[in-house]
Amino acid sequence: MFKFTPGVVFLARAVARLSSLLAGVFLSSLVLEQISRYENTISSRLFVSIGVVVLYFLGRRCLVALQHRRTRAAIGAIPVPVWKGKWPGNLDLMIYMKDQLDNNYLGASFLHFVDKLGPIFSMVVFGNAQFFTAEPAHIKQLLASEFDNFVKGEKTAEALNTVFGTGIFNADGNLWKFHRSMTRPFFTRDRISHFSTFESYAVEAISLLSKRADECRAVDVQDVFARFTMDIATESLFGSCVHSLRDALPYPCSQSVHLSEEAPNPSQAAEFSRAFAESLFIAAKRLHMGSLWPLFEVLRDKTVEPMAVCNAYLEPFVVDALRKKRKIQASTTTTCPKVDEINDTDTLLDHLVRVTDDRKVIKDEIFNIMIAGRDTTATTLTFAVYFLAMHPEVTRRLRAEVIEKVGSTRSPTYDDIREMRYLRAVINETLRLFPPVSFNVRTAIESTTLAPTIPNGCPYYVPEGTPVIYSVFLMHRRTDLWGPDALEFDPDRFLDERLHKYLTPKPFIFLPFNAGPRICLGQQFAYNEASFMLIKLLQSFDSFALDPLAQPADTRPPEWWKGVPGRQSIEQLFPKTHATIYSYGGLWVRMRKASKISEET
Ligand code: HEM
Repeated sequence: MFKFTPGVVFLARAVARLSSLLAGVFLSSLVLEQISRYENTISSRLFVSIGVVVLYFLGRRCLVALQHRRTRAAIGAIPVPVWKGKWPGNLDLMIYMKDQLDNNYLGASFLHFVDKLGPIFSMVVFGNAQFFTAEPAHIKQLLASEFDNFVKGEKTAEALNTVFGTGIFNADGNLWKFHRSMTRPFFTRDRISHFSTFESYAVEAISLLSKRADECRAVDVQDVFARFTMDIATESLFGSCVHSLRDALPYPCSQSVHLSEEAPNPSQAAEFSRAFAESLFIAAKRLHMGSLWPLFEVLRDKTVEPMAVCNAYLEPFVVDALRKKRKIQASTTTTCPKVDEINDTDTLLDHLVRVTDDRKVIKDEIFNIMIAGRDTTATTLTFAVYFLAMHPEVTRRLRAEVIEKVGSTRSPTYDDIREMRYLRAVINETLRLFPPVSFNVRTAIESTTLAPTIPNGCPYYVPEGTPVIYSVFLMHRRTDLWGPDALEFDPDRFLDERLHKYLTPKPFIFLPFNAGPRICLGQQFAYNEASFMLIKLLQSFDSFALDPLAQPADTRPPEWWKGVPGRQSIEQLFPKTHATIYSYGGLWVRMRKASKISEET
């Protein structure tokens, strides 16, 4: 079906609004002319009409600003500090942000402005304001105490629509409540403790890693973990695994001979993974560009091609599930399960086809949960291994805990994982420094205020409709919240006196899974999945070394980062973000296999 591109729709709407105003003014001038019998030429009429329209827009903007100023003064609030650009409409800020996203350390530009303007500031591009905050009190308001007033919003929904569709991530209000209640039953303790699924894919992943270790070559663990979480997600969501772990792994870029010899044509699963990542990347870019994003997609909707690949992959699962449902309905001997009846063996897809026949709704929901479940946990595992490679002393201590509690071959149980305090601390510290969902956004339905950032200060005024971007990534790195060593990787901060000093009194300073009514549904599932994989990994390998030369040169951290203060100077990977954070160019690691005999004797 033919569809106009987002840019064409955006321009058409703007032209339609402008022309209807122009036409209105033009017609009024004609009427006036008739009444007053004063004759005008067409061009002077047009000139006057344009003038009136411009005055109308300026006047309306001034009136709205005046209204907000009055309300702000009446409630004793102050305006949010503005990050000013130099070009008309602050276009330079938009170009600067794009360049920063491509070339600088994640969040570096924001940190610069946090230093200058404080933990909340505003950026106005062509009259559209966006607020930015890394303040726990504000994030608490957005996610919990003022949940009903801060929604994802229409603008966000429009930007994400071609990727997230009508799924849980892109819904607000009653639609979101419907999605949440429909999905929640799949995250009960019994379901998330289905360790046999983790087991089979962990074994497959470890065998791939072992093979590469035997060859004494580096492996991209980011790729392996993305396959691991993808296989688990598809198994638990559709009951049918995509087996992405069965595709050949890429070799380091410096060994292109192996690439051409051994990597076969990408399978449909590999194509899906690529398209999946690309569509998320485009969706995230749209959000970063603010409301003018359609102007960058005038000639084509950039999500069409990758989403066609994703849809082609997912559709057969949905069609198949609907066919099975009809078969059951047609059968006279089988009783149809009720809509609200969920069996222990049901997949999410089984349940969804019972609720609706709408293929798009089902596909969107499945796709949303895949987005939720795949990259977030894969990223956590990737960055955990990065830190293990950077901190051999942490690897040794964690491995000792694994061997002591679980041994060198057995698979962990739910209770083992619950008792492994250092493992949980390593995962939490990874989630603190690299929270998978680093930046997020909420929009105020009604004008409100955000809490003062200094004692006895004034609250900040938030006009209705303003998107507020919040960053847990930057909040998790604030030295005033986490102590002077906030930028260091030190899992003990989740175990020693620092826990009681910083986190216990202010739990909102650590929000990798968000908080409030929209808190991550898969939190416990993710902890179980990541813990399981890390335990299996440490049973099999005892040392990890980064091999940045294995990845393309332009994906490595640039040399100039070394002179910059903060983590940027020591980082051995290039963190970037689409919907979730990732290591640009992968995370190439050489692993040493552990000797089992020595440990068991
Ligand atoms: C370390 C891994 C994970 C992290 C850090 C994480 C983080 C988050 C965050 C920050 C949100 C809120 C997004 C928003 O409101 O804009 C979220 C929502 C959600 N997550 Fe997770 N997540 C993880 C793993 C998972 C897994 C494995 C699943 C499922 C298999 C899952 C399912 C969901 C769902 C369904 C939501 C939507 C909740 C709603 O809107 O009501 N997550 N997650």
